Amino acid sequence: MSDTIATDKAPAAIGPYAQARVAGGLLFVSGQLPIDPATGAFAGPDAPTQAARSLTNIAAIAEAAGTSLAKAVKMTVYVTDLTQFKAVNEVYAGFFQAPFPARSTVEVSALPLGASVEIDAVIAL
Ligand SMILES: C=C(N)C(=O)O
Repeated sequence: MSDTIATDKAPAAIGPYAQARVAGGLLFVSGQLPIDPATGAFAGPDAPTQAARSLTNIAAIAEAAGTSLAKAVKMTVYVTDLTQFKAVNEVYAGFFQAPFPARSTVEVSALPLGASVEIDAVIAL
């Protein structure tokens, strides 16, 4: 199997990067924008809805690699408005069970295509 993961169940890259790569027994998932691959459009305008879509995209990429979000070891959540922290956390919690992956959440000034949320992941195979 190639170490590059590609699935049409998650949005295609919008630049020169892979959806994900495998190395050292880990799956490195590129930052997932909240794009619905079926429509090519953002899932919704609000940060919680966008977070759910980004996580769904990561789950699809994980599945394509033969793993799952349950094996995630590190997540990074980028938001353009940290006042959305609590609302995003509530959505995020629905995708994971203890033991939770490590995580960093940071506010950034802007994200590609005007997104409010982008999430990347490192997942064990
Ligand atoms: C959307 C991205 N992950 C990027 O531009 O790097």
